[in-house]
Amino acid sequence: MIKFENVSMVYEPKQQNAALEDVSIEIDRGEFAFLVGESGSGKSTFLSLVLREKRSTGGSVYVAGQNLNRIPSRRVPKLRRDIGFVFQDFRLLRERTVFDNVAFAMEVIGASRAQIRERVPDALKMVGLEDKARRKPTELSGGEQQRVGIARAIVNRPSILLADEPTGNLDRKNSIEVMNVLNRINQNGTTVLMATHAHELVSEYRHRVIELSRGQVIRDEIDGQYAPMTTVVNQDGSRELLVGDSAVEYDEESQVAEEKKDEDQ
Ligand SMILES: Nc1ncnc2c1ncn2[C@@H]1O[C@H](COP(=O)(O)OP(=O)(O)OP(=O)(O)O)[C@@H](O)[C@H]1O
Repeated sequence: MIKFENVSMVYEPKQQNAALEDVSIEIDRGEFAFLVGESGSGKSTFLSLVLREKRSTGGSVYVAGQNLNRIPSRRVPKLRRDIGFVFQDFRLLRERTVFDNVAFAMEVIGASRAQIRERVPDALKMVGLEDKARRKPTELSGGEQQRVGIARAIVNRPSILLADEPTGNLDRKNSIEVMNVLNRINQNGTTVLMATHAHELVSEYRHRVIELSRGQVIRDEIDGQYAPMTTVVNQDGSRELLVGDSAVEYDEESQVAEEKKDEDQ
């Protein structure tokens, strides 16, 4: 469904480190995969290549069998109809009702009123908001707003759902509700790729875990427990890979040291 073949992405010609470097990975139809990695590791870049917001500077990106580096720009809107996208900050229209927010995604592709009347309630039901169709986003909790965002992303029945930090603005209870909705959508056959920093959700929901570090895939585990990793540069310049709790402890210690340095200045 999504295939990266030796994909590299360099935003600017003189950029020192590539945003993605020689990434080869395949995500099958119907899979649920988490995309994890520290800030700046390339997760958003990965998602933007799947959406063909940009063309990779090296290698090939295939989505639903199409080579995205080869398709002409006029075919991009059609490609994107098959991909739903969920944003961290929901991006709902505040003045419109829940129903109208979801309907909007159908209006922009020219769906008929009859289709809208049929499909929007189905999408709201899928996210458990059928009884809140007449509310405005401001009258909903953060988790409910995100579920509206998910309904909008799936109402055109895409085969792929991409989510960039969908729980990033939510507390634990709401995050779990959102995860349960994403799981349900996945169980109905939609391929889900979710970029996230939420280690605890990644560990709990036992899906495939693809980890990026400095633009490279450093881990790809099916049904994997998430164990954070970090690279330590020793005084003699040698590098050491720490995994799991020791990596977290190391990162916390460095964070405290950084904060102390800032305070001292
Ligand atoms: N439009 C851009 N122009 C230049 N460099 C960019 C651009 N977008 C991203 N980068 C660089 O590419 C690298 C990867 O960034 P990316 O946003 O993909 O990481 P990320 O893993 O999504 O980070 P985060 O978790 O903070 O969202 C970073 O070094 C970033 O500075």
